[in-house]
Amino acid sequence: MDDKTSKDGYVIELRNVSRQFGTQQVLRDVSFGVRRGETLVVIGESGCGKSVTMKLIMNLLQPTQGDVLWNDRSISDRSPRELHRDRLRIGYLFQGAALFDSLSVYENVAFGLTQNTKLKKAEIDQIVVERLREVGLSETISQKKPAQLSGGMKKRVGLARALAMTPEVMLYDEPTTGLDPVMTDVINELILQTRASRPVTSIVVTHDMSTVKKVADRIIMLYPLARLNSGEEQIVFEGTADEAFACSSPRVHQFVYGEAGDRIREMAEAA
Ligand SMILES: Nc1ncnc2c1ncn2[C@@H]1O[C@H](COP(=O)(O)OP(=O)(O)OP(=O)(O)O)[C@@H](O)[C@H]1O
Repeated sequence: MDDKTSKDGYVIELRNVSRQFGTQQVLRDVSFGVRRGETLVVIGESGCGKSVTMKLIMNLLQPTQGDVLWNDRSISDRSPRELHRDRLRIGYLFQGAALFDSLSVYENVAFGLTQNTKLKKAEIDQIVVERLREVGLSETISQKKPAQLSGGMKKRVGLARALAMTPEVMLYDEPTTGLDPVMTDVINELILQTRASRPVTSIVVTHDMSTVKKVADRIIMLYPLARLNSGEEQIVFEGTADEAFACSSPRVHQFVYGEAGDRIREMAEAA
């Protein structure tokens, strides 16, 4: 991304963003910013628009209204060349790790470097080994294919691949889904370690309260539009993890403590 930091210090910002798919509105007038070096965690129940938010930030989707800004400049103001260049500074780790199945671990981690840089093979080799080591993997797995790896290993290879590109921003979309509690904590630790070892700005989408407690500097909670009244803000909470757990709002309390509340009755009425 360009070097300019927003006057607000936001590396990533959504300004009055709405997104609709056909007649279904998923996001309505959502605004938030993430400061340099901060880890923002986005929580909220299934279907509230967390992944759509991540895709908007990555420019995989565009807002129906409003603006997504990288370093204080709207994505929509960038030329295709600038978009490509700046997009490479955003690393991501998505739910299924999204590795290329036909490529080896080495080729997966090296992919961004071989496609987008003029680095020599020896330099790429060194980066791949270092990044694998950073996520606790030995180079002995570098010739394996993703199908030969456990879920936790795949996620770590996905993280090594993102880190190989020296990202300015890291996006994690449900990074611990499907992992056992120990591997969940390994990923949580790696998110912390990634931030501690480089000046990275992070956004983490999760349902996992252990991740929230461990990595969040700040939390926002999105609420499904279908369950909100017309004038209500879609971001129903913003604050720290401690504040989320102490929050008296039933919507926030119910989510962070994993309580069904009236949900079963409501689902029965909707059916
Ligand atoms: N490309 C698309 N086309 C049409 N509808 C979409 C598209 N992407 C997302 N949606 C809809 O937007 C809504 C929000 O989806 P999203 O994946 O952002 O939810 P989420 O909060 O990430 O949920 P989960 O926690 O279950 O992953 C859903 O109703 C989904 O069906």
